[in-house]
Order: sequence, then C-alpha cells, then structure tokens
Amino acid sequence: MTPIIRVDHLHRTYRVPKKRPGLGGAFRDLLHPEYRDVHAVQDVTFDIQSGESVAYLGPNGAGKSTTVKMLAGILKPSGGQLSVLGYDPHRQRQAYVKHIGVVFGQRTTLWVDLAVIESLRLLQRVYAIPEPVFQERLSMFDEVLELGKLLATPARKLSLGQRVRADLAAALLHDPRVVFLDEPTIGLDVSVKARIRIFLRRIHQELGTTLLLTTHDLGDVEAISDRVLVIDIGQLIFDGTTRQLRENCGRGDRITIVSPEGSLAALNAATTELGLSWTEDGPGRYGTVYDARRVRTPDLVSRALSAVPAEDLTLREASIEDVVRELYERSPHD
Ligand SMILES: Nc1ncnc2c1ncn2[C@@H]1O[C@H](COP(=O)(O)OP(=O)(O)OP(=O)(O)O)[C@@H](O)[C@H]1O
Repeated sequence: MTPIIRVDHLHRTYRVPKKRPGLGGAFRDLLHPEYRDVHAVQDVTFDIQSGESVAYLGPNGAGKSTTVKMLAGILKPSGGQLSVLGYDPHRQRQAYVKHIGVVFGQRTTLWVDLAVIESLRLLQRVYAIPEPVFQERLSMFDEVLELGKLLATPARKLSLGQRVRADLAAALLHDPRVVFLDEPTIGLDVSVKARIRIFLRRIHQELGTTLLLTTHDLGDVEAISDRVLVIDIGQLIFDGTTRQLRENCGRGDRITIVSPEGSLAALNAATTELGLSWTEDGPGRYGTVYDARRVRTPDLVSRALSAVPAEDLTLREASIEDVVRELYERSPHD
C-alpha cells in the first residue's frame, strides 16, 4: 500500500540574525548583519498510511510545528522529500490544499469579522459543496461540537474553546482526507477538550480521515491517536503504537519527595512491593514515575512518608518531557 504521507530525510533550517551586545553591537547588526542557522528539523523520515491517526510529540522547540507547516505546504523544506496524497505540498500548494484540513490551536483560520456561519458559507462556495451535503456535515459537527449558538457570532468574539470548535468545523467541512492539527486543545478546559477528543475520534473512525496531531497533552494522545512519533531536537526518537509508548515509558504520574535526611535505599525498600525504583534528582530530592492505574497514589504516598521524613511532596501527571526523558534512558541516543 502506498503511504498517504511520505517524509524522507526532511530538513528545515531557519536563518536567524545574530544579536551582538550593546549599542555598538546593535549598529553593527544593522549595517553588517550576521546570521546563524537553527536546525529546526534534521533528517526526519516516516510514512503514514491512509486512515491512520498519528500523534507527533516532542518537548517545546523540538520541531513539531515546523514539520506540520511543511506538511501543510506553508513552509518550504530546506532539504529532503515530502509528499502528501501524491502532492508536493509547497510547490503544488494551490491544488493540494483542497484535500487537506489544518487546525492551529494558537490561531484561527476563520475570517475574524464574519459570523462563523458566513465563514462556513464562503468555504462551501470555495469547495463547491452541494447544499444537502453542507447541511448534513453541519448537523454531524453540531452533534458533538454544539455549534448552534456560536454560528451567528463573529469569530473575534468567540471564547478560545468556541473558536477552536468553529475552526474544526471549518477545517473539516470539505471532508479532507488528511487533517493536520497543531495543538488543537491548548488552553482549553477539560469539558471542551473532551468534546474535541470525541469529535476527532469520531471523524477518524466514521469518515476514515487521516489525522496528524501535535499536542503537549498525553490525554489527547490516548483519546485520539493509535500511533505515536516522538521528535526531539529536530530528530525522530520513537515510532510505535500508543500502547507501546505507554508500556515502554510515560508509565504515568511522577511523585517527588524532598527529604534531606532520607535515602534512596529507604524509599526503594518501602516500595519494592509496588515494583517501583526511585532516583535521586538532586541533593535530598527523590522521584519515581508510576502507573496510577496499577499503583494507588494514597498507598504510595503513605509508604514513602513512613520511610523518610519529608519536607515537601509533589505529585504531577506524566508530561511529554517525562516521556522523552524515559525514551533516552531506555535507548541511549547520541
Ligand atoms: N520562524 C522561525 N524563525 C527562527 N527560528 C524558528 C522559527 N520557528 C521556529 N524556530 C525554531 O525552530 C525550532 C523548532 O521550533 P518549532 O516551533 O517547530 O518546535 P515545536 O516542537 O513546535 O515547539 P512548541 O512545542 O514550543 O510549539 C526551535 O528552536 C524554534 O526556536
């Protein structure tokens, strides 16, 4: 089967002006600018098959948005090959964009002064969507996204959650075969996030839409994606199923205890039965990552506190940074 997305040794470098210190430096920067290269994406290769739902993860600055912008045809690659639905996204952008949808959580693609329904009507004309099909899609979107009340409102007056829901409707109106979602749930409250996750899952399952999602929220990944690609410092460091990622790393939540008088040995002894091992993250600072579905948090906390005198204790849900750290710990990376 031919992949729907082919990314082959993809590179993207930004040329950034160097800043020299002081007023003299500012003058020299103006008259004789010097540049440095930022290698945002370096030699990334992957294929995505039609109908896959893939999460593209990495810490801040890893190169996710740059990759998505190249896939969407907004940015030109500095090197390597890229093909989506047989198109070269940047070179054939005009013909290409009819077949994809793009959602940026951080900015809208709607016309900000138009009521949402007017934006959707314009898109209906751009994509030549017959009226019955338009109505059918709108009502399907409305079921989960509850667009009703916000259709008459100009995009600039929408709350963030309303705006992302409207953006999703706009991006999917023409039933694109591939949708790129760059942090679609950023800054949203739990209930809107849940709605968007259900919506994307449904689109993927019912319409077979191929999804590529970037997010900092592991909950999004679990709810929406079957496969995960992890990128760090511009390079791919993991490609596997969501289940493999969960099994290999990102075992769950992290507990940290500050205990200048405690010891690793005492903590390890108190929690061996739970199958946990602790690391010393700094002087008198100990941490472990655990699977909250397997280990009860109150049990873990009470065992740890009876083993060492604690000055502070924090609990934190697993983050993408934890996942990346564990990936490095498990397979040494040069
Ligand atoms: N327009 C730009 N000009 C110069 N450097 C850039 C530009 N856009 C991104 N970068 C740099 O490229 C690298 C990758 O950035 P990118 O935005 O792709 O990462 P990201 O993984 O999406 O990060 P985040 O999760 O913070 O959005 C970073 O070092 C960033 O500072």
